[in-house]
Amino acid sequence: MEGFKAKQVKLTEFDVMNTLGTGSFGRVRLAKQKSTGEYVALKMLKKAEILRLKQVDHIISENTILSNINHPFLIKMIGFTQDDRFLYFVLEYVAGGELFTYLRNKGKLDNPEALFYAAQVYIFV
Ligand SMILES: Nc1ncnc2c1ncn2[C@@H]1O[C@H](COP(=O)(O)OP(=O)(O)OP(=O)(O)O)[C@@H](O)[C@H]1O
Repeated sequence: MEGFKAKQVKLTEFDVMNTLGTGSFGRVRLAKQKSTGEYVALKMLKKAEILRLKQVDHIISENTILSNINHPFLIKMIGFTQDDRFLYFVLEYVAGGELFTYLRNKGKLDNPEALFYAAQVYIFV
């Protein structure tokens, strides 16, 4: 878990592509790091919306925790930046979509699968 820290990046380091999903404060776009060709998820958080929903402390915590953590079960934050309107979190790109969507399509998980996902949550409680 040690030895990793997200760093400040520039948006010009990335080619920003299609939208992967939307959250409470804005959208998450697929992006490609120009220097490495690596795909990342660029989470764009609208500053005005963070203020309106009084979520400043929570967003600071999300940034602090994600940028200091390095664990295979948690999305790694590679970098962050901001401009006048948005905060940007550059995150490890995790393909496959949301567990909720998977569960809705599948109907129910079998026991080994349920154990696998529950264990990932339980480890951090
Ligand atoms: N690292 C990622 N890799 C791939 N897709 C992602 C990634 N992060 C987010 N997404 C997609 O973007 C959607 C929105 O993510 P986001 O983190 O903004 O919202 P949330 O966590 O669902 O809700 P909230 O905004 O309330 O925190 C997710 O539901 C997912 O589909």
